[in-house]
Amino acid sequence: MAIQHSSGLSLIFRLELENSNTTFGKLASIIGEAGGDIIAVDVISVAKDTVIRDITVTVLDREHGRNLSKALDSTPGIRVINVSDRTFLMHLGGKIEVTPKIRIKNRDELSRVYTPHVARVCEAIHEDPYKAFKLTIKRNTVAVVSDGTAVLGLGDIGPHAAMPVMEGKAMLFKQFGGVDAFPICLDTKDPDEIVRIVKAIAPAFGGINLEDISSPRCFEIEERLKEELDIPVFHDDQHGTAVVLLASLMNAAKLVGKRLEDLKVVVVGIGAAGVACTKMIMLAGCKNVIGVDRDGILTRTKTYERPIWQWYAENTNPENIQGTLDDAIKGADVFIGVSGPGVLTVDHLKKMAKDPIVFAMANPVPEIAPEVAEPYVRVMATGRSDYPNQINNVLVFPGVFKGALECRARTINEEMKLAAAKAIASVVSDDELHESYIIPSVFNKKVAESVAKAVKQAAYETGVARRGLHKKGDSSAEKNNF
Ligand SMILES: NC(=O)c1ccc[n+]([C@@H]2O[C@H](COP(=O)([O-])OP(=O)(O)OC[C@H]3O[C@@H](n4cnc5c(N)ncnc54)[C@H](O)[C@@H]3O)[C@@H](O)[C@H]2O)c1
Ligand SMILES: O=C(O)C[C@H](O)C(=O)O
Ligand SMILES: [Mg+2]
Repeated sequence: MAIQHSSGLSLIFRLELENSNTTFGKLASIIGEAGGDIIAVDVISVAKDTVIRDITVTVLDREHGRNLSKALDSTPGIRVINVSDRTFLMHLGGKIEVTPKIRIKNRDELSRVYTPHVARVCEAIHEDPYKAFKLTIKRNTVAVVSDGTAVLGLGDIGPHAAMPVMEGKAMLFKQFGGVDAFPICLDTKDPDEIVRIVKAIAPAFGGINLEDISSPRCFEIEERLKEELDIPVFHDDQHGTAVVLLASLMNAAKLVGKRLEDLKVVVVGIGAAGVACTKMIMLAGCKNVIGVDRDGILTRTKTYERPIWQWYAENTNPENIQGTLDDAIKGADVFIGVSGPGVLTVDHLKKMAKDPIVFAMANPVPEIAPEVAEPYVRVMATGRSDYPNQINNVLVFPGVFKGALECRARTINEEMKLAAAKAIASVVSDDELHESYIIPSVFNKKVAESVAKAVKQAAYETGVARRGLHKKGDSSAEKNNF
């Protein structure tokens, strides 16, 4: 399996070049000698003696970029005007905006979308709150709610710093699921306050996607909101991750010819994602799952303060193995990492069973670099967009919410999640299944569509869908628009 890494740090150097002193060849060789890779060249302006060019260069990291900038600036005939990071440029001013669906052209239209006629629509919803699903953005809008306490694997970086991820999630909801999503980052870590705020904003939304809220608070917050709200509440890091992980495991196990029931699976990082992934793969048939966190293997010979770890210890690790990852990994068929960078070493890989499956899903830096793991594993996957086999919840949340909103589901239950996992797995046909293709790309249009369809069907089958179920004479009948 050859692992291709598709992107490094991409910098744009705006340079003033003296015509008499600097040829493009000279410039290219300075950049090449410094280890940079030119990927684009633009002319910005031309004067009598100078030309201003933007040179886009891939570098290894920021330090490498700084050194290259120094090398260019110290060359006679070249002046570095500025250096920008393409990723930062894509974030200037934020990544999303609100766009009205109708352009108001005259006073008559103004009086309909706004006062006075809007009042009739308000009254209709007041009479029958279910009409909010038809006459407001509630129909197709999700709140992406975070408190910034477990942002990717960066930890508690706070609500302002969480915004770029939440804006990114909103973009993905729209592009892949056609769902409008709005980022809401809360300046509180208090579960009671988070529950109260989310309940208070819920009238505007058809669903709540909780994101990057650290464990164990995330479990209580989600449970309470699910109980108290009649719209789907879905903690993405738990359930989105668990669904895509199960889809990947089903396909990887098929590829290596092993059954889920027979796998020895080691999960590292027993937080939001680790707990949910464990529950999901056990629901699908896995029997031998061992959890490892910072203090080692979770075992039923110990007692834990966190109720979820106590549950975990009592329901996993059937052979009651003790110790650290070094002990757990012996003979394991599968490693699932949802912890942090550098947790897994080549020594660990060498102790695994034949045809090891390694899912190093910590973001942005996985538990082991695919390039390092490659010679020792049969199937390798990460959560990142720039390696093959991206196991990331982006394959799940757009389609799951699309399906749930389309049928106005009250909740997202286990059956809907299982259906979503099977739908994702089935996008990869038996002929296509390969070490570098166990999971489809998010750009594969079939993904969100198949997930939405499967989720909708499961919602109707389990009685949680509301759309189209209203009886004759019911004031909230679907056909009434007023
Ligand atoms: N690929 C995906 O789709 C995806 C989805 C969700 C989370 N993640 C990644 O998984 C990681 C965890 O996310 P979460 O939301 O579950 O966070 P979390 O804070 O709820 O849980 C993280 C857990 O990992 C443990 N941990 C951290 N470093 C460890 C180490 N070196 N050894 C053992 N345990 C360690 C922590 O103690 C904690 O229990 C993050 O890196 C996140 O980016 C990836
Ligand atoms: O945001 C991602 O890329 C996946 C996941 O939600 C994470 O927290 O890492
Ligand atoms: Mg997340």
